Amino acid sequence: MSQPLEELREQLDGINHELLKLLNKRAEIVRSIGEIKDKQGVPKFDPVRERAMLEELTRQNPGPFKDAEVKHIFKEIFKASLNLQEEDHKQQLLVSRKKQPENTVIDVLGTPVGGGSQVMIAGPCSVESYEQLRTVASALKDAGVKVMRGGAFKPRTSPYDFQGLGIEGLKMLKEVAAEFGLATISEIVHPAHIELAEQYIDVIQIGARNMQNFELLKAAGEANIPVLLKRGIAATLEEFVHAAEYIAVNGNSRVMLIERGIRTYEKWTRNTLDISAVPLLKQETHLPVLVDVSHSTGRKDILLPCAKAALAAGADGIMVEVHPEPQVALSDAAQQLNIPQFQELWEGIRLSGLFKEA
Ligand SMILES: C=C(O[C@@H]1C=C(C(=O)O)C=C[C@H]1O)C(=O)O
Repeated sequence: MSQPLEELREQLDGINHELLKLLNKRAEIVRSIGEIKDKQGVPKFDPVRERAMLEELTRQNPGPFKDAEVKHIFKEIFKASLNLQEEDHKQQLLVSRKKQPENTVIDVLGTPVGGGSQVMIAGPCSVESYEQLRTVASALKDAGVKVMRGGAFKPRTSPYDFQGLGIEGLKMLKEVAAEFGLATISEIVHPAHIELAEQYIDVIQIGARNMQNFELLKAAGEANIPVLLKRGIAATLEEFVHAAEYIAVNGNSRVMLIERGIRTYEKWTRNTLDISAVPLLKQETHLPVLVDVSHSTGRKDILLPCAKAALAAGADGIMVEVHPEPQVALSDAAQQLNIPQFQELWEGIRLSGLFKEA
């Protein structure tokens, strides 16, 4: 006579508890293996190992589960194991929100970035002359903007394009910024210039094309000033976060992330502004997250809705390119705003109610 239903279910409950204990015991071993892999710097996923286990399990499978069902069940266990290893890995990242739940707030010459207020960073794509820089700095000062960007070292697609004024450009930034009481951000492209840069600017920018220039990232980690790290033109967010980790793990925790658009098939914009990057980076890291509406769009006519979208998505700041005469700019002429256009954009942003000034 078959056992009563309740008795059979009691047996299942017992087996469920045994399985639960074994699965969690297995999970602890998986975590230990994950730690070993982290130390060895090897990938978590090991398809060879997984395939070998599945072959062994189906060889040993007495049924009644079919081999396909056994494989499906264990593939789910392997997937859960990998997730556990990845979560543990994220927990280890210095930039991870799991490691540090509270926001990192970075002081940029008295302007807090990442602390709940937003920052506007504006300025020319390239520093071209004292006059050009002073004209922009004066307009930014009058507009209440506190942080000015200006490129001195310009990574350009073509070697025949304007490469920037180099150290001279940094000197101009320092002098004009002091004159107008602005903080400055400029891109540094070589590790050897990091220490030098600290004499002239307040924030080192690492450009999109250098997001995985690991020697530059390591050097920026040794800098004593904040770093603004641009997302690579085709970088995944995981790569972006790990690039920031390079800077943090080398000693510099003052890292700001900036979404500047990613390369897609879209032709109506220079890049595609990945708005989803803002909430994801805010969720996964404790770092300030800004959005560069100029480089992401490569246009002038859609900056206000893009800036609003970025702020609504949680961005800690906006970056915009501004030039006295964009039509004769030595770089990025198509996307730079002239001063009246910037003033109009800035007014629109402030009127949106989405921008909380420090
Ligand atoms: C545990 C490991 O890491 C991963 C998880 C596995 C598992 O759950 O058994 C197997 C291989 C890897 O994809 C391992 O490499 O052994």
